[in-house]
Amino acid sequence: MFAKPYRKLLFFSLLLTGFIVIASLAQPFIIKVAIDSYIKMNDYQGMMYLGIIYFLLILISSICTYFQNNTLQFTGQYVIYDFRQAVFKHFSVMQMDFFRKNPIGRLVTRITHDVEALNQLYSQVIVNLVKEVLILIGIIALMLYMSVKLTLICFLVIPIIAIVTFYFKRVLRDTQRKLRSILSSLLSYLAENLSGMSVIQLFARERKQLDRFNELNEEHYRAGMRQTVINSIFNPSIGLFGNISLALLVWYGGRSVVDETITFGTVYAFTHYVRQFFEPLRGLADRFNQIQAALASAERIFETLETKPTIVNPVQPKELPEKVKGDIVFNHVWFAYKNEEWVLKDVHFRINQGETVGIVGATGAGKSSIIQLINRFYDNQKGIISLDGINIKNVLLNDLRRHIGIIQQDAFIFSGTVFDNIRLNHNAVSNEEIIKAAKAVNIDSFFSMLPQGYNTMLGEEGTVLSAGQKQLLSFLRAMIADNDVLILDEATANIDTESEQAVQSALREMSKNRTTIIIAHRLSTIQQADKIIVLDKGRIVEMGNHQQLLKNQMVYYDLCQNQNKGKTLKI
Ligand SMILES: Nc1ncnc2c1ncn2[C@@H]1O[C@H](COP(=O)(O)OP(=O)(O)OP(=O)(O)O)[C@@H](O)[C@H]1O
Repeated sequence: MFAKPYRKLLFFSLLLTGFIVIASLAQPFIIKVAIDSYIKMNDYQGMMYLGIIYFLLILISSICTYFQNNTLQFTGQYVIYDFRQAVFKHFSVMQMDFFRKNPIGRLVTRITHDVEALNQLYSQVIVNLVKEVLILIGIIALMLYMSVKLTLICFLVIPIIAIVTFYFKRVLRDTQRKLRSILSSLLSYLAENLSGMSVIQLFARERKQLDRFNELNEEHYRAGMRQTVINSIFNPSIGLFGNISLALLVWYGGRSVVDETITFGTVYAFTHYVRQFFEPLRGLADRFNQIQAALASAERIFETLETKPTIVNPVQPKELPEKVKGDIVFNHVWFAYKNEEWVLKDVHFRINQGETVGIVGATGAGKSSIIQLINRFYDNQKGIISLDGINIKNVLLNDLRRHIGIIQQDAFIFSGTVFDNIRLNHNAVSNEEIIKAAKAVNIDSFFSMLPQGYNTMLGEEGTVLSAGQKQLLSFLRAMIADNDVLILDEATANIDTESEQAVQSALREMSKNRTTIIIAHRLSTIQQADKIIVLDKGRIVEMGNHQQLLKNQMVYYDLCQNQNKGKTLKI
């Protein structure tokens, strides 16, 4: 499917290749004719015509080469652009599970290295391959036409070259394969270590990590050196055989000229063709590796593109209204990330329009998994989840997600200003509206005190926000998006009391008349909630408001007691 748009360009390049090959093959032959037919006869006019033909050939060949180079470069750029676009677009519709299974380093390699290798295939390998084969065939045909004997003499060394080439290239191929595999490990290791650098430093593992890196780096170095050494032996040996061939030619050809069995022009043309012959031969041996590498990359890219997303839009989607009420029902939902290792077991609850619901439970109980399901980051295996009475699997993903706002524990910050980060893709929202929203929930001061206020650059090279500031920013994102359902994944990290209070009051403000789900780590956050769902090992073990649950003196009561050690619980 991808080759189609490039077919015309490729065909044009091949056409030009034909002209270039003919021109380069014809040049020595024209000189031969000049020597044998015109110089000998002192035919000035004939020589002039030949000179003009020679000049035109060089001119046409140069023009063709110019257009061919450009066409190939364009093709290459199209290939890179299209494939990068396609791969990135594909990544953006993949489910979260895909990113968990594929290390980031590997995915980055797809978009960079593999796409580059494909570019090589289209912009270099195919055309050069055709060119080299045509030149070889052309040379052999011309040589045979001029003198069969001389051709056979020149080609005495060909079988040896074939064996040497075959042997070297096999060794080289193995080395290159090893080199690629080490490079891939090196990249994955690098990506993992760079993102986990804080943990490495915290646990003083720098030495250990460095040792492993050195090991991989050294392996890569050794494989790279091996490749260089092999190449440095291979290339001169082919050159050597080329020269042997030339020596044979001078010896036998010279004698034949003296004997007048072969013309001087023929020997002259042969010396050119022999030299010309070994160039494409060397190139051809490389093509094999390039094709292999490109095919391996193409295979990886297509494999990636063919990996179908598992979370997909329904064939006949139902439309959610512009504004949903926010009734959420989990109807006997079972969910496992893997096989039948159930993380949620027969979870059954209803959240009514405008309610604030807290979800609590020990770590690993399945709280976050519930959120992943509401958003359809994952699909449940059994049971039905519905929003306003519509099964969420029957709704377009975008339609569903635009109604649900999530305030995450650790909001992801993109490179850009505070304004950009709050606005995200709601381009119609003005700066003034953002400031107004921040003022409405009393968190404006947190942003206006940054070095350039809301215009402060964040991200890789910008200011780093604190955990509290990030959460407040996440709040504003949700406010601007104005989703009908709000989910708060409460921060486990301790944010300072001032930010905490700001978060709490902002939350109270935002949850008014809006279905709100809070994953609570600090139980104090949800004391006022209409309903609290208590999860234990994936099952709902209790449900009710704070007072009712305390009275039950069961799991929730224990959780509260654990969190309030030393304090007396008010029932
Ligand atoms: N992406 C995932 N792939 C496989 N298993 C996962 C994944 N995410 C979570 N789990 C597993 O699912 C179970 C529930 O995890 P979940 O994150 O829902 O718990 P939680 O109650 O939110 O925990 P915490 O309070 O620590 O955030 C855990 O046993 C966890 O190991």
